[in-house]
Amino acid sequence: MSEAKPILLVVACALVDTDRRVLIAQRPEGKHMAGMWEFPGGKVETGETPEAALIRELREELAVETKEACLAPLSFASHSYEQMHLLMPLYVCRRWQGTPTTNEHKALKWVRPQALRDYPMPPADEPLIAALCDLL
Ligand SMILES: Nc1nc2c([nH]c(=O)n2[C@H]2C[C@H](O)[C@@H](COP(=O)(O)OP(=O)(O)OP(=O)(O)O)O2)c(=O)[nH]1
Repeated sequence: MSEAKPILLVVACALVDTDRRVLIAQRPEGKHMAGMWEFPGGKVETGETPEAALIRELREELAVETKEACLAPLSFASHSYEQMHLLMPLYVCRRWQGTPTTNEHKALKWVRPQALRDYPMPPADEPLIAALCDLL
């Protein structure tokens, strides 16, 4: 039996605009998987609900404000990386305030769901693309 890995709970969000495009964000240099395109989000802190964590992360990373009623669960990723097992619920958000800015990422891009495969994304994210293509 392989050694148990810690489970890391990360929440992520597909912001969807009125043209049904999804916002992806490029991970900065110096981080694990630098240069890859991800859904905005981050780790759920102790005592936080996933929704509160996501609202906080969207504010910190993108300077975007949203609320719990605007977050719809879509799917989740469950993927083993070398150091940990990632469990990552993906929410869809169509209503927010503010224009996304690159507070923590290298770049941001609005992409049609079918075009997400043209961008290198973390391996955990691959199954989530199909869910977005089905939805949008
Ligand atoms: N936000 C986000 N994280 C993802 C995605 N796919 C994926 O494998 N991850 C991984 C990368 C990280 O290991 C973890 C997210 O943690 P994080 O964003 O809070 O942390 P980080 O690695 O950027 O670095 P740090 O904050 O610990 O310095 O989840 C995704 O689509 N969005």
